[in-house]
Amino acid sequence: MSIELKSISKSYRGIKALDSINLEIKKGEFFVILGPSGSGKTTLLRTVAGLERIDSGRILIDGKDVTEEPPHRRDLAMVFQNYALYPHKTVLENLIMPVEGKMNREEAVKLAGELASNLKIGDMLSRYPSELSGGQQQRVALARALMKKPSVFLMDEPLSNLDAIQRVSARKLIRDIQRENNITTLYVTHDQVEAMALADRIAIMNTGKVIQTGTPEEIYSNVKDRFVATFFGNPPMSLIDGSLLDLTGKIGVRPEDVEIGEGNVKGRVSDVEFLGDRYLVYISLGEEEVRAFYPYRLRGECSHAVILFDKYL
Ligand SMILES: Nc1ncnc2c1ncn2[C@@H]1O[C@H](COP(=O)(O)OP(=O)(O)OP(=O)(O)O)[C@@H](O)[C@H]1O
Repeated sequence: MSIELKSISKSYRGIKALDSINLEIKKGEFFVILGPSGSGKTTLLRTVAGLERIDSGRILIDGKDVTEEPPHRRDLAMVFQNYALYPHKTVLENLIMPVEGKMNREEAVKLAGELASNLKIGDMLSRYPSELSGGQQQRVALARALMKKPSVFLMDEPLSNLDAIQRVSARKLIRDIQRENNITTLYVTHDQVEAMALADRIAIMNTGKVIQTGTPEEIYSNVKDRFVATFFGNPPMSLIDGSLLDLTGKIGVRPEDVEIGEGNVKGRVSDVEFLGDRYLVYISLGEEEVRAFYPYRLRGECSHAVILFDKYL
């Protein structure tokens, strides 16, 4: 199913949480809403779900105006940050509930077992939610949404309580099920790595507005403004005001665009972070700071680096 948001706005006590949002999500697309805390992502998702009324605008699902329809009349499955599991039901019962009456019990139990084992909660099927950690509960909530194979998935930070390794495997599971079943997905996160890994297209939000929309590659190679530059990419761009920026006419520089070596700009290494396969070097240029990748640890005697903005000068 496709989703169209036409000029939707919503305020809470005069504060605009959503400010004239226009988006078109195609059938089968994995669409990620990326933005910092408070930018309006959750509000946007809740309005699509029908949990929040909008002040103005229209919401169309598959061309049908659902603006006034209640949540249960929009064929959607939701996974939210606070995974509302039924406390008096076991994990297994929580998982099969959404498909009761739609699938026979034997089939449902089999599917629940498969999803649970994929999400490493296979040996917890007889436990109650209160006997699980936050991350385990989140995986139960995720498995429950995946059981339904709905036409539309709405997901709000569904991996926020998982550790780094679980996150990567859960990410793959979501993507695989979404692709296999061609499920239109609207996925909210503030994590750019997650956004880039999952998205067909991304909309970047700030203060209730969509700032830029595109594929991860399109946004990365052509950031629209300073906000996107400092928010997108891992690590994001360094902003340089003054002569260097004037010289290049660019919004900012990426760590991979900066070379440490012979050149005409003197900087001082102010900090170094180990990333595993390389180092991220922070270089002060007077008042300003840029970041660069470097294969070796810069030590005391190298604390003055000469940097070359290879792609810009
Ligand atoms: N029920 C509410 N009552 C009043 N203001 C609200 C309510 N819900 C959200 N807001 C405000 O609307 C704005 C957008 O909030 P929203 O939760 O959509 O942001 P978000 O991008 O999802 O943030 P986070 O990543 O922190 O969850 C914020 O300024 C928030 O304070």
